[in-house]
Amino acid sequence: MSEMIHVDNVSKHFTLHNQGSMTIPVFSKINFSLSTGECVALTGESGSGKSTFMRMIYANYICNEGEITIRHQGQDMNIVGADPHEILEIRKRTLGYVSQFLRVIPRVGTLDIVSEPSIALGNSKKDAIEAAKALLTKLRIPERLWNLSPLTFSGGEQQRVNIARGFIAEYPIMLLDEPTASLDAKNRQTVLDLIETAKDRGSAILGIFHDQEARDAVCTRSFDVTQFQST
Ligand SMILES: Nc1ncnc2c1ncn2[C@@H]1O[C@H](COP(=O)(O)OP(=O)(O)OP(=O)(O)O)[C@@H](O)[C@H]1O
Repeated sequence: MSEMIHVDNVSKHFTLHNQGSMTIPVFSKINFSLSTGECVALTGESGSGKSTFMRMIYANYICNEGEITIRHQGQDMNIVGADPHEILEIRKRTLGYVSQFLRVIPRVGTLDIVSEPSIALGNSKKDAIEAAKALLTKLRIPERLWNLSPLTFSGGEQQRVNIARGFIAEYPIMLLDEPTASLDAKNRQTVLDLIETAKDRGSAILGIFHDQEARDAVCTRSFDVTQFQST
């Protein structure tokens, strides 16, 4: 196993500039490490900072202190303070993120949305579309929907499109925010199988799973963020 993410003494608070600069403390000096082939569940009660932690690793939120090192193309990169171009490159090749909600450009069809990360990696459009079709079939998205924008799809369909888009590029590191939240039993099992396959090929996975059974099925260990909560 080799280390893919190293979080070193990271602290985070939010400052609410439009509410008298009030400060909301979240973490103090959090330390964490994630290696290839692991699937780690972030745990802690609602509001303890699981999503915040994940967004800091994805560089959506800044850290107030500490370093987050990502293994990218054989090099250790500190994502805290990386320039936007480096962050985009890390996201393109190394760090996948499946959020709970689909955020897409209106009027772009589902096949194009799902195949886009694979094309960005340099695969041919034909191969990427074939891979997208295979994933959408596996995730039971009916073929009649493939050319439509997913914005009008049901919650569960949108989540599955998000998952297909997240898994197509076979990222070395994957961040999963409640990947099974609005799915029925069959689709939930399909997503768990995709996670198992990703683990087997050596992806390092960090997830938030409120679904305890899903967590027990795929996670190799848990990491409780409450232990680093600041007050
Ligand atoms: N953008 C933001 N601006 C201000 N405060 C925020 C922001 N995002 C999160 N917080 C605060 O940080 C704390 C942690 O929130 P976070 O969403 O990370 O928790 P969580 O453990 O993921 O919760 P849940 O399980 O309910 O999704 C909360 O007190 C929340 O209000």
